[in-house]
Amino acid sequence: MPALSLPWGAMHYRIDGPENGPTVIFANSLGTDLHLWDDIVARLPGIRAVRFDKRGHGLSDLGGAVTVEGYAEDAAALIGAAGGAPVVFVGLSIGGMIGQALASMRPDLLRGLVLSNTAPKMGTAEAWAARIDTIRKGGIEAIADPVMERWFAPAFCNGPDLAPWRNMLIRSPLDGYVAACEALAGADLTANTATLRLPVLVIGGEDDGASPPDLVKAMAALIPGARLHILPQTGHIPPVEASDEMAALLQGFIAGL
Ligand SMILES: O=C(O)CCC(=O)CC(=O)O
Repeated sequence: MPALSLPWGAMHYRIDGPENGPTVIFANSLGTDLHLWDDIVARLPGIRAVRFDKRGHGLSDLGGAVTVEGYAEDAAALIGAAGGAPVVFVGLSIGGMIGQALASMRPDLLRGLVLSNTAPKMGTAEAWAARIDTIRKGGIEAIADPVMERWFAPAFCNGPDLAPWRNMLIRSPLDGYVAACEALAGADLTANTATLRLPVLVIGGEDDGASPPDLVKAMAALIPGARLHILPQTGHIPPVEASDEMAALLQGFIAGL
């Protein structure tokens, strides 16, 4: 369990796959840790997969307040430490916002970008403040059921495989979750994302209640040449719910770079 020592504390990461494979960095969504990508990494044995727990999530320290750009600086430091630049960056939701910020701040580090179930701006400051208020009073459990309905299409949400992911959410460190909500409330990457000029694959989910298809399509339209794929009967978290389909999309994108 390696950790990168950064000014705010320790950032947990792991590397899987062959040393000579293409380096692919994976960035998680809100309230998840690097196990989000287990089924994807298992399906792509040829890549060198670098995963990390962003500040305040999983086994990483929090440190204090953070912005999406701050998370992106952490990802840049990890790319420096892990080597392999320029890398392919795959980010889901807030992880995709980290990817958008990183691609505009440090285009030299990336050769391809996958933006999954994300947008340049997600939610409103008022909605994030209300969510923070709810969980400060009742814990993350208080929001878990509606979050699951945004994360997963009905068949998965009502099935036997939901429990581990619900547990991952409700066991997230509360202060880390709140810090990420505050980062989301303050982030609008629209102008930066419109300047991106690299190969981009955009993935959405037909049943995504957190970043609905129209939001994802609008982001794709900002980026010249971006490829767009909306997965049917899939919610906000395709690496869990549609891992075969998402792995195939990633495989094709990486092979074409
Ligand atoms: O998943 C994210 O990173 C942020 C978007 C969101 O609000 C997801 C959720 O429904 O909790």
